[in-house]
Amino acid sequence: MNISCDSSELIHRSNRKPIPDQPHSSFSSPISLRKQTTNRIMTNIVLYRLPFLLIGITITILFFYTFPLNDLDSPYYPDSSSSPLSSSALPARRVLLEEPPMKKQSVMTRVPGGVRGKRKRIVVTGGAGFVGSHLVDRLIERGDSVIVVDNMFTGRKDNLLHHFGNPNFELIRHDVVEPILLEVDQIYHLACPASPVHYKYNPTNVMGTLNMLGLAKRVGARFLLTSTSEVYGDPLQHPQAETYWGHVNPIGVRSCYDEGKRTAETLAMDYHRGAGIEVRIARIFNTYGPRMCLDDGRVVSNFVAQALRKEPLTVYGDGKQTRSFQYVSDLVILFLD
Ligand SMILES: O=c1ccn([C@@H]2O[C@H](COP(=O)(O)OP(=O)(O)O[C@H]3OC[C@@H](O)[C@H](O)[C@H]3O)[C@@H](O)[C@H]2O)c(=O)[nH]1
Repeated sequence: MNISCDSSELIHRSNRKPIPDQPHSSFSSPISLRKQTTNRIMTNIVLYRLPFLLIGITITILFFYTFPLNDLDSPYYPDSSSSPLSSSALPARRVLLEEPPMKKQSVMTRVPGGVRGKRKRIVVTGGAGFVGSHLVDRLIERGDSVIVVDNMFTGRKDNLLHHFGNPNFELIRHDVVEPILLEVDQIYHLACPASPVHYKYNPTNVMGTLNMLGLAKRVGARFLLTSTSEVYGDPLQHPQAETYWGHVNPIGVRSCYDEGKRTAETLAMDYHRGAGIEVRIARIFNTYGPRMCLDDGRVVSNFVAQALRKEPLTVYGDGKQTRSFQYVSDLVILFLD
């Protein structure tokens, strides 16, 4: 056997001819060796590795489906303003992944105000005050995003405590006599002490209104000015129609307030006519209700406080003066659309 095998090997080498593959031969050429190795690897992959590979791919897909990299609900992006994603990229991703409706809704609420459909970004100056805080309640209830700007002269944090922690609410301590820049859709300008005992110490009407009108012009926001029945002064007409121009003493003790509000109305109308700002003016009469300061000085709070203390009620002057009174919730509802 050994001899015969050696001779065939000799023949092959001398003739330089390829010999056909012999299954039981102990000899293999380099090419067929490579083939065999490749075949063995392929067999291994198919038999053992491929299932593992497929399992790995499935796990990866499931992972990224459950925790998408650009998920805005992730704690890394607590606020849309800190998200590096453009808002236009969001709807496409959400639709592709076909997430449940609740998930889609939570993403929509985080899109910045200018892009959103109905949710408005609103600034309320004087929003920590008596009337302002009730207005803030209605706006938040309506689903708007509210920024309160207040210098806390007569406003109180207590009036807004129930909104702290709400992502749609923000409180900025700021005096509107200094300019402020905010990106908003609407401005409700209430910042001004309204009680005679307070406004003489802080006549902010003209400068505050001018600054907020400037902001309205810059960002194209709708503007509401809360004016007062005092623009009629000591009226010669009862009751006062909106067409009545008033009877005001320009140098009286109340003139910082009544003439200030008259100037504020003039400025608002000038910005409307000159800059095309959408303006609304509300001439507010004597308003009462919860959150009124006990030391407000107005007749209702004075009488209530005196009655609670079982003191006599103080009536100023001859007692023949007349006023129109309204409950605060009846007032703020008129400010809304
Ligand atoms: O203790 C009091 C307080 C007030 N009064 C009188 O009651 C009348 C109402 O006075 P208030 O102090 O309540 O305030 P006024 O109605 O003058 O203006 C108030 O309400 C209307 C808003 O537009 C004004 O911004 C706000 O100052 C006045 O004639 C006042 O002299 C009293 O007789 N006793």
